[in-house]
Amino acid sequence: MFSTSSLSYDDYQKTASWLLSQTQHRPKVAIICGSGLGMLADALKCQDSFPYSDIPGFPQSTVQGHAGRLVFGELKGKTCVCMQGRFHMYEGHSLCKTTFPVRVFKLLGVETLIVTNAAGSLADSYQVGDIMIIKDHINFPGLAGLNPLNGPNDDKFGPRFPPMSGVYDKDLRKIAFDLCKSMGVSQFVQEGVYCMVGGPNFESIAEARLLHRLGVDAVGMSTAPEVVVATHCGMRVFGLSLITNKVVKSYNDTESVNHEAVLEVSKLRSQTLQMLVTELVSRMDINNNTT
Ligand SMILES: O=P(O)(O)O[C@@H]1C[C@H](O)[C@@H](CO)O1
Ligand code: HPA
Repeated sequence: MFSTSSLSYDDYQKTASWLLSQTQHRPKVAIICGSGLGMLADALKCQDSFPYSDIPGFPQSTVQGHAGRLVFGELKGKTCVCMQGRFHMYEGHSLCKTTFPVRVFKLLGVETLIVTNAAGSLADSYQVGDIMIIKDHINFPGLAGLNPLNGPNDDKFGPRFPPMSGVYDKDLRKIAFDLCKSMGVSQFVQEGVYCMVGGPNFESIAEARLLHRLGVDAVGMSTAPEVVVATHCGMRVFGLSLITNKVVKSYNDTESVNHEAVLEVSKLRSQTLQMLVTELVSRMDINNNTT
């Protein structure tokens, strides 16, 4: 079944206008927190926060480890908005609902999107707890026709046929690498290709082997639709995957992954991720207009 957009410009505009009427913050950066990574929002100063259930038109989070709050505030003087909890296709949301916040952010004035996620590694050299700076993605549902941009194109957001080459901003990736060096954590920082699968089940061994052969470094169940929509509407994108498990690729391996283990590993690296995102935002060249 193909996903087509059933939302109009007005739907996004209504939510954006409501948010602008509730907070003085005017963010230029939006951060989407992956599973167990909601603590990134804790670093925001002068917070205004809104449960998703209070925001007109917003979908609801249903996944453990996704609090379901939108938090506005400042990171080292730069105004940001942070999603503590994202929406996944496997929760039953249409892709346009999954990516609804991204277009709302665009209407709030956001120029840069930072996406984070929990992911399993396929690259043999990766270890649990590694942080992967996303260099590119494979959008498996998108390749199969499940794309948030399906349906009539709204030119107010972007073009009918947006390119997807080079969407993970090279300059921000370089800054992040340099920061990791200066923070003394570069030994567990990687750069690689993230692949989105539909979930909610984790991969079979044959699927894991297929992804490995395709050159996938890390696999997860989110991120690509948000990045597609952000790129379509002209945002700059930066992404991080936290490697929470190694994907089982051998029939001799008796280990298996579960969501609780994913959340547990997220806690291990929470401080490093928080510091990295904070420093990255502080070094971003953005015009911070708080009025
Ligand atoms: O929101 P993200 O992509 O971080 O969540 C990952 C993928 C699944 O939703 C879940 C599996 O544990 O974590
Ligand atoms: O191994 C995984 N596969 C898919 N999604 C995931 N999210 C965390 N770990 C994984």
